[in-house]
Amino acid sequence: MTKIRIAIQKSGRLNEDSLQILKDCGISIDNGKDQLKASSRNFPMEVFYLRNGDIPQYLRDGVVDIAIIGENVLIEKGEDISIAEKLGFSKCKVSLAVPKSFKYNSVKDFEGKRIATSYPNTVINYLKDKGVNADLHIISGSVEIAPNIGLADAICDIVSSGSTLFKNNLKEVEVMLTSEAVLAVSPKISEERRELLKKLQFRIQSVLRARGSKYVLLNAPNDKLDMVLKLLPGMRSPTVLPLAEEGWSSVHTVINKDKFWDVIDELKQAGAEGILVCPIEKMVL
Ligand SMILES: Nc1ncnc2c1ncn2[C@@H]1O[C@H](COP(=O)(O)OP(=O)(O)OP(=O)(O)O)[C@@H](O)[C@H]1O
Ligand SMILES: O=P(O)(O)OC[C@H]1O[C@H](OP(=O)(O)OP(=O)(O)O)[C@H](O)[C@@H]1O
Ligand SMILES: [Mg+2]
Repeated sequence: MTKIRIAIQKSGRLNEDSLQILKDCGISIDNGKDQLKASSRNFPMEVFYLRNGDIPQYLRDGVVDIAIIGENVLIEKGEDISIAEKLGFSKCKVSLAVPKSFKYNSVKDFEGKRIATSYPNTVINYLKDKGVNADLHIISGSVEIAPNIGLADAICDIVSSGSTLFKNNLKEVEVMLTSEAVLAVSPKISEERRELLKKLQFRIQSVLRARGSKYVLLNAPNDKLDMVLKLLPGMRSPTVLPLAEEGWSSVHTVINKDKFWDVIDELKQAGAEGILVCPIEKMVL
């Protein structure tokens, strides 16, 4: 039987969320620690546990068909590799930062400066575009320490909360790109495996849709229903069912999880009671 071969990060920030999204897609993986390869019991899939930074090359060579990887790594090393889905986790930026004491005006200030980074292509392309020449020092980790030990004048690295920059007395001055985990596809994927990819994408899309939504149930007196319904957009339109108690209805709907807190007060004022908000496991349109 043909199986689709997926690469995920062996250990690190993407590992857990990558396994979780496969699990939420109903794909069980025998996940013995320290394994390099594992099979799924209920989906034609083989999982390869690899270093994030090595994955673009494996995709390019067709050793794996698809991968869950940071978009930033594809921009750095895999411009030729396509993205099938954005996955919504591991959101971060790749930014240029300088010591807090540096009086920064514009990107021209990087002219002739020493920049420490693990993302040389990203920096070179960004600066070339702006007509700036800098001197790159390529290091593979702990980049933020470089200015403090005299290795560089500036750095380019991943920024999320900004606390690593803060701890190292640095400030972010240019955001070069924003990134999240993505499902990337090998240019060498076969037609047969592309069919399996379509099945996986269908599942991923219903999982991601569900993650962004909540199922809301509430009770409202019938004379206030119009007001309550106006506040609630549904997938098609809200479901209204009569309660056993006369003059009352139960309203069911799906709502964007971020929008819920915006309308909760208005719902209560409009007469809604007994509001329940429930997670949704899968959402198929
Ligand atoms: N602080 C962060 N917040 C959010 N996402 C991040 C953060 N740091 C890294 N990421 C994302 O997670 C990915 C993996 O980061 P991680 O530090 O685990 O691996 P790595 O050391 O870059 O890679 P490798 O697996 O090759 O050792 C990054 O490429 C980026 O997309
Ligand atoms: O803005 P923040 O929230 O502080 O996150 C940014 C830091 O996170 C990443 O490092 P990580 O913790 O993955 O360590 P690593 O250098 O060992 O990969 C990245 O390389 C930054 O150093
Ligand atoms: Mg890291």
